[in-house]
Amino acid sequence: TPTPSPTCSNSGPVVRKTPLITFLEILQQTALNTLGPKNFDPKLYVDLSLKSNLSITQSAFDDLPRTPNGSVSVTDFNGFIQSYFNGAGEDLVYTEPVDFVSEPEGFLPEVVNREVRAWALEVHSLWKNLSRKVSDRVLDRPEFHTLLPLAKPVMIPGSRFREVYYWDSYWVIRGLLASKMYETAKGIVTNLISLIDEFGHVLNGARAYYTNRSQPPLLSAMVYDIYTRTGDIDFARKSSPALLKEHKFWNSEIHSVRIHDAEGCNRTLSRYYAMWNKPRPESSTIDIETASKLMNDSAKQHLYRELASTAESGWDFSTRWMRNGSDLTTLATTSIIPVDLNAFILKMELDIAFLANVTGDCTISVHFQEAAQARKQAMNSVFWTAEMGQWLDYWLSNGTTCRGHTWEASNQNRNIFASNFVPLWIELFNSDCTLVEQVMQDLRSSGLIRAVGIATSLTNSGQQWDFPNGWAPLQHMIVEGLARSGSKEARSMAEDIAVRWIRINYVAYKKSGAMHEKYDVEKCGEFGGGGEYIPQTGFGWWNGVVLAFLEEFGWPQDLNIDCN
Ligand SMILES: OC[C@H]1O[C@H](O[C@H]2O[C@H](CO)[C@@H](O)[C@H](O)[C@H]2O)[C@H](O)[C@@H](O)[C@@H]1O
Repeated sequence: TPTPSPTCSNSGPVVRKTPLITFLEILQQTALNTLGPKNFDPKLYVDLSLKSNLSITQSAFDDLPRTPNGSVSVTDFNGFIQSYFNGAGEDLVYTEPVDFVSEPEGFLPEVVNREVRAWALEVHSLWKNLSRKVSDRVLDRPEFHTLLPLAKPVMIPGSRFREVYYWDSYWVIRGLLASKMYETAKGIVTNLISLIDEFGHVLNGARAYYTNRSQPPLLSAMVYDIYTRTGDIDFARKSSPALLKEHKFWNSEIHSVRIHDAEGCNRTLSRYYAMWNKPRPESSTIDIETASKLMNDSAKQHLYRELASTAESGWDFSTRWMRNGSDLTTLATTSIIPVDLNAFILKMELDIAFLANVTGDCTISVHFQEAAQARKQAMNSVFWTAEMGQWLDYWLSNGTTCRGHTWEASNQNRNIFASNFVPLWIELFNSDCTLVEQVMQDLRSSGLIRAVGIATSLTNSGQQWDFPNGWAPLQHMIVEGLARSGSKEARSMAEDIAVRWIRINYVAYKKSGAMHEKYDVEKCGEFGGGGEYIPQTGFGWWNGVVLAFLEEFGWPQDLNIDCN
């Protein structure tokens, strides 16, 4: 792995932290000291909402009896939580989606096997479990909550993820479209647009502690897919200003990086960069512990920005972002130009051009077609390596600023990650038969295709975005890219991966009664592990990807759904 310069991330914007978050982080630390690390989830404490004013709550907290070393008894602590807080998740209430019917007309017509069809209907019915609306209590007293008010119902991922998440929503929407729940899908987009209106970008998730960063930008893909399914031109027109604003955010000073390439041309690409240099509030105790190995405040601030920027990537955490794969303090995300982020922004540019065309705005359409061409060329010249048949992340290692790097082949990260194949998802790439042929061969020999799905990487680091975990979004983008390429061989490879993936989900569901957040791609029916929280169930994007795969490939009567 090349060594990046740590220089471009110490300075940079930091958003304001609310007094409620500051207090809840103190509560989180006290909870850890009082209750101990077993089964401790720091996020629980920043998701609590107040029963009365912060000042009253704070003074009751200050009045709790303390031992000489400052700790509070378990009984006093639990009593305080009960008296002064509503439970985490209580500020979102169950709501039946308006467009849910138990068997929608035209639902997965190609799924003919009775067992698989019955299960697909069960997965479809899980939308009812994950559907929530923000309680009126949040609208009345927003300052009592870290949950942000949203006008329309949301689909949550599930378990500890009690709020809506940005990139998860894309695959949730793909599932909702298969479930014919168009109103719910549009409502999710309306909510995300309201976040752009208020904060200038879609937040990582709809919580006050997520305002410092975004997540992989897929809003345009949501609008595009809903529009192509429904033909709702009014929806496309209303969404357009927000997409333009989001495009600016991802090309702003903090996110954009200029590279002088091998042909002597200047290329502009984007990176992840959180507006934060403190512990992530939802994982504050963990980040403080991680940073305790560092000696000075400046090094700690640098690490905190890297931790938050990695959360912005959606891949939190992975050796992909680390100089030393066994040491999280070596995270260097802001010094990396990621392949998948630029594929998403390229898609954003193509989607904006398409939508502007259908709504009759030719100037915008032409402008974004040109922007897409420029980004495609930049991706070819900075990321692509013909020798490996992959796009490789680029590490910024020269110079002391974030502007004006000169490209060097040795700065491409030659380690294998599923993200190296994400550009296949974009039509500008998957419509090129020769390219698809080459990438497909390399994917086959990459080591990523395992018994039951595509591994995230080849390194078993204990981080959740590494081997042997497989994640729904990565399976979906690669499979869909292959399937839509027009090559028969690529489609058959895509179908093979999708079938194995559906099986892993089915078998795990039958065994445990739940859909899981991540799976072990080595063992059919086993969920994944690693990372900073225990495995979660629910799970929004898994349900979405299963339904999207069944919609794309169907399931014939005589195809076995079990592992063997
Ligand atoms: O609390 C730790 C981190 O949790 C989230 O990340 C993980 O779950 C998300 C929801 O399913 C998913 O979008 C993300 O890719 C996962 O890594 C959260 O997004 C992080 O910001 C947070 O620090």
